[in-house]
Amino acid sequence: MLRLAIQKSGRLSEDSLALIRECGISFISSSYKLKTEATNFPLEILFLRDDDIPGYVQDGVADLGIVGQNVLVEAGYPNLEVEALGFSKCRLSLAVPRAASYDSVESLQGKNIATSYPTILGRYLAGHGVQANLHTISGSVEIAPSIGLAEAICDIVSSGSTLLGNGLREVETVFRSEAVLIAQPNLSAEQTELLEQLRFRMQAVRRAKRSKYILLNAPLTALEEVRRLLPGIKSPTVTPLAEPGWVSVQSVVQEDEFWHITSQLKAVGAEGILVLPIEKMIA
Ligand SMILES: Nc1ncnc2c1ncn2[C@@H]1O[C@H](COP(=O)(O)OP(=O)(O)OP(=O)(O)O)[C@@H](O)[C@H]1O
Ligand SMILES: O=P(O)(O)OC[C@H]1O[C@H](OP(=O)(O)OP(=O)(O)O)[C@H](O)[C@@H]1O
Ligand SMILES: [Mg+2]
Repeated sequence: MLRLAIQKSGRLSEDSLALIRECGISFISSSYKLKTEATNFPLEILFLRDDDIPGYVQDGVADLGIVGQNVLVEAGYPNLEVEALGFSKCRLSLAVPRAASYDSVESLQGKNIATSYPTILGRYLAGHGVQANLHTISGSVEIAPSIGLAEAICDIVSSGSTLLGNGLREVETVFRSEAVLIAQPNLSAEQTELLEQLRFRMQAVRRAKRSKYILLNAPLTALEEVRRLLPGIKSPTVTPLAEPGWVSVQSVVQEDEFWHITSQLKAVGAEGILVLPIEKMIA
């Protein structure tokens, strides 16, 4: 049996639950139940505050956890990370009031900075030879300059709308973060085997999300060009169409290359291009 700790409610919760379900693991969850057991995989899920997850995993109270790298590194346990999960991407940034003058990190010398990440920020400032007074607060950090608590802040930024809404401008990126799977250092052989099964499933889900299934029709004369553009996993599937001189081609493309490749496919004569999502992808 493995015990997995995930965030009870917050930015990580929905994607963590969705990932577990996409791995084919079923369980019943309700907002007031803080522990549940999967019905088709030897997994127990604990619902916790995200700040507590690294410590629980380090101590072996939970075997696995899903948490942001920002929280993991701040807690001092970066070595627990086993797999980046690709969601909850954000950055930890320094910001100052929009009208404040700012040239470089050195501008923060001797200033008061409010943050929930004193360890990460302290290391960053020390690396730039800057000494500042860090005020650790646990939330609503962006309010600090407007109430006279600090001249700058360091907090999580994603879209930037919280900074904008509080009259602040981002001046430095201190740390980049995403959700990660973490594991306690002393798993038994059986638990390690279960972890590997889980990672295999998670990788299949992630790979599928990054890929699209593509079908198109092309004149036989363009087939070599189409094959070059759509190498697929091994090679594309090519079947003849009822219309002489035409083939149907099926392959897999990466989401981030998709638009670029599609325009080239059209240029060489491809028609009727269909793109479908892939649910799981096993290399
Ligand atoms: N705006 C955002 N966009 C993307 N990811 C974010 C954003 N804000 C936070 N995160 C990521 O999600 C994690 C959880 O954020 P959340 O705001 O839910 O934390 P919290 O308020 O400390 O939750 P808890 O109540 O569990 O302590 C953060 O540590 C960070 O990794
Ligand atoms: O750049 P943005 O897209 O605006 O996101 C950044 C905000 O998101 C997080 O807070 P959240 O909304 O999770 O609230 P919290 O303070 O309760 O954690 C973070 O602490 C920032 O305040
Ligand atoms: Mg928290």
